[in-house]
Amino acid sequence: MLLNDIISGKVDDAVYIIAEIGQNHQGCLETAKKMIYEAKKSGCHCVKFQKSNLPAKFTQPALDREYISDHAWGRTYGEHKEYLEFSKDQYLKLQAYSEEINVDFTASAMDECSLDFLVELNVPFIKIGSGDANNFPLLKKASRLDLPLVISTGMQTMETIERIVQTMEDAGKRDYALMHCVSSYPTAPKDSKLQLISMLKRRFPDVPIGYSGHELGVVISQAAVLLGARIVERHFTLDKGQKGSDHQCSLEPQELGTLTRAITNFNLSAIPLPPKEILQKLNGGQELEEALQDAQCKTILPCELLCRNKLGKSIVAARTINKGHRLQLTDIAIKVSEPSGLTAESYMTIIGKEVTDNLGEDEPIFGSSIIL
Ligand SMILES: CC(=O)N[C@H](C=O)[C@@H](O)[C@H](O)[C@H](O)COP(=O)(O)O
Ligand SMILES: C=C(OP(=O)(O)O)C(=O)O
Repeated sequence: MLLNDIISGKVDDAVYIIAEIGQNHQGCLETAKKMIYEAKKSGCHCVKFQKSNLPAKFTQPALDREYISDHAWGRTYGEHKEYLEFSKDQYLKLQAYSEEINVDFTASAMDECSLDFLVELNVPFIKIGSGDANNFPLLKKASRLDLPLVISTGMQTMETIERIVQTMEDAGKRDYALMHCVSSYPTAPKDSKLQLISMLKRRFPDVPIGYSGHELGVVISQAAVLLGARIVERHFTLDKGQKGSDHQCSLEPQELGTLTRAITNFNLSAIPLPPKEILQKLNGGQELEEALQDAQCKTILPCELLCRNKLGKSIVAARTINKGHRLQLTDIAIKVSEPSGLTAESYMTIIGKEVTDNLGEDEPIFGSSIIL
């Protein structure tokens, strides 16, 4: 698989291109198959889905909340997500079809149950999406697998990225890549912060850096490759006008084809190029200039707060916990919670702390729930 060769350093003049089908299949197997076919025809190497085990990813109140949106497929967020989730049997069918037409098939593991599911499915690599980049129990579990990992970094700080790398190093994990990502749909050019690709390459010279983009069009993703991104992931759709949160920032088959051809035609042995040369090569323009503005500091951007508030993970009680109990690892879970609790990355700092009140299963843990 090309991804293995890129991650191991065997190949340094190719880019691995992932079509993120995600939930743009509208919950329909036949549409998903058609998308796999079109993605392959457009020249990408991999089709990717999103796998969630709903009670493992979300607390019950988060599943029960009303989802009022033009993009909702159900009355509650849980019903909406259920509608978009494929069964094991459907996954097996999509995997078999991908194999038949010779395109890699995988999904992001959005909780630990889904990680087990994908391992059992024998996917060639696991994607950890931005929503789980601070979910260290999941990352630790994934780091022990004999499978490459592709880890996105949207909605995260540099400190969290340092900890991801440390977690991989602690496990002796070498076959993984980090993706620069901004979790806003669509991402404005000025928020794309493409130069963070160069910063990540300098900071982690042994880790392949990729780009998972949510901007409109293809030119910013081309620039990401010219800065040295070795994996590119873009959402894919058959029609951007459809109902669903991700269609607008997705590429239709023709655009994905344009992107894959442009990447294939780059002289990849001559990259990275400096921003000035990239501007020249891609015929400049305000969007590209904004995307290539100097950026050194990886922070959570204001444009990412909407997504972080909706899909960021919190620390919650994994079971009923009595007041006065000192928290153990098995007492807590990392889930999307309604309301949000302490953010997932702080989970190690609360182990051993005393709980100030009784907590029910799935209740978020706040700063005020523990004696610090
Ligand atoms: C952070 C993250 O997981 N982002 C994913 C990948 O980019 C998205 O595809 C979300 O699943 C999608 O935007 C959610 O939309 P809704 O809330 O309408 O199901
Ligand atoms: C959320 C995901 O990806 P990203 O953070 O790269 O957009 C995903 O792959 O499910």
